Amino acid sequence: MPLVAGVDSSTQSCKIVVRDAETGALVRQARAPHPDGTEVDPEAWWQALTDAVGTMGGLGDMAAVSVAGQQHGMVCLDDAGRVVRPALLWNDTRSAGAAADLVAEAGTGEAGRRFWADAVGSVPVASFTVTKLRWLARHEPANADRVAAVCLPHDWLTWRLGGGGDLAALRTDRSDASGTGYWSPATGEYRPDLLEQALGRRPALPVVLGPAESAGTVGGAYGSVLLGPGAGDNAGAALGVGARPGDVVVSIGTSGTVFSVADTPAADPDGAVAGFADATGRYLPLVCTLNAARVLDAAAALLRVDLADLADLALAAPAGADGLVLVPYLEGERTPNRPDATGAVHGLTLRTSTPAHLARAAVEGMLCALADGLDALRAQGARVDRVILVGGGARSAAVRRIAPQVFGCPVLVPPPGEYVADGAARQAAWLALGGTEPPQWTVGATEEYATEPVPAIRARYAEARDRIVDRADG
Ligand SMILES: Nc1ncnc2c1ncn2[C@@H]1O[C@H](COP(=O)(O)OP(=O)(O)O)[C@@H](O)[C@H]1O
Ligand SMILES: O=C(CO)[C@@H](O)[C@H](O)COP(=O)(O)O
Repeated sequence: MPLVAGVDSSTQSCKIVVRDAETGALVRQARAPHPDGTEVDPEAWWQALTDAVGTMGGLGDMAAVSVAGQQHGMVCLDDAGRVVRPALLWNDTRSAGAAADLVAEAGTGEAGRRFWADAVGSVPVASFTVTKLRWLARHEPANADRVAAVCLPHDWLTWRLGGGGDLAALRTDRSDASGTGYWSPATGEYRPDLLEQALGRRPALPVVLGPAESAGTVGGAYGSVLLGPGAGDNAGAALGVGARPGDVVVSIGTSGTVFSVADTPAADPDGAVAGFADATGRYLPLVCTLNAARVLDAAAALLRVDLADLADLALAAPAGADGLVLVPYLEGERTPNRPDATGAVHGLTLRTSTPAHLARAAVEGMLCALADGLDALRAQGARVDRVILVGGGARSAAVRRIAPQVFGCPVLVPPPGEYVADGAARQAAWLALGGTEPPQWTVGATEEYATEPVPAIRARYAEARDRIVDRADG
């Protein structure tokens, strides 16, 4: 039985799973934490990956390993392959002004947004790599001058696993390339002109691999282990849950994402839907919010309870929390594009001033933002046959039970698991076994949550959503 490993280098931690390539059976797994913050030295990801690999006994018996990771992060390398400055992550909003400038340079209003949606499938906001490069050029010109190559977190980890060194060995895949803002999912080509527009130069970029192409082999002692192309974490999750056209996946991790597998590329000039590629040769239209599981973490901290108690509290309050609404923009927001926004609580009365009401409002507010994403996806023509809920936040009983009330449809919850790492492992198995499709693995017993929809929750949220103030230091 050949074994394969899949890695999820996500915002908060590095997770690794080892599975039987043929059956998908889980053999072992490990994780290691990442540092906090929206600016991180990539060396910390490498340390976490090597710690997790060490915990699970090394890579020596693997046929292949593939790395999925948080999307968009800007990793700049100098001509000796050294990191130029700490990576700016997908949730770092300092490049919001650069994003607005890049869009405006392409045309006024709708014309600028349309240009980008047509060129690269997405209208850039602060999350996209291209905007971070513009920020670098404007704010740290000396660093910008040293940039010989730009890559993404999963590209860099794959390259390091392969031994690093030569910048020409950098590899990425379609799904992660599609989050840069200078690669087009529709044409499958880089847009070096847009890269140059942002940075003022054209540094080297990773070669974009197809779904089951190899990025080489692991360096050093593990020289016979094949390296998979890797993926952006959302494309990894789609592969991990086995999403097919008509499935919408809602992932509640550090980010909240709503995405589906599609046969044609998306190009939404409103900018709500990012027109990404997936990890199988298809497309992955996706809506992303900056505020998801950490809204629950923050509510639990405010109420001085743990996450299980937060869920109990939320389920003890009535649906709609008697009109208490929490607008969850604690980190600013990406969809809608409000990088300087703050969160807000509306509808406080003596009756709603209870821990249970606040807990309920936190869960509902976070889910309402994702429901808006579901609407945006539908507006782009996405088929919604099934909604599949994954990510750390799906471990909350309150999230699972309240989601159908807010989304207006039943929700399927696969067993708790690391679906991004599983997707990467499935990609590694595809590489190791060959074939035109990834191997068929089963996900395990999925639970269906089908509570009656409560439209009043979203109606009340819609009243509150725009009544917020920006950051005092924004
Ligand atoms: N039982 C739970 N209830 C609510 N949130 C949870 C629960 N278990 C984990 N989480 C949250 O999930 C988040 C991590 O999810 P994960 O999908 O691993 O994120 P990421 O991939 O962004 O690192 C954390 O913010 C954590 O608090
Ligand atoms: O920016 C996006 C998607 O466009 C995020 O989904 C990141 O890819 C981070 O993912 P998590 O660490 O929250 O899983």
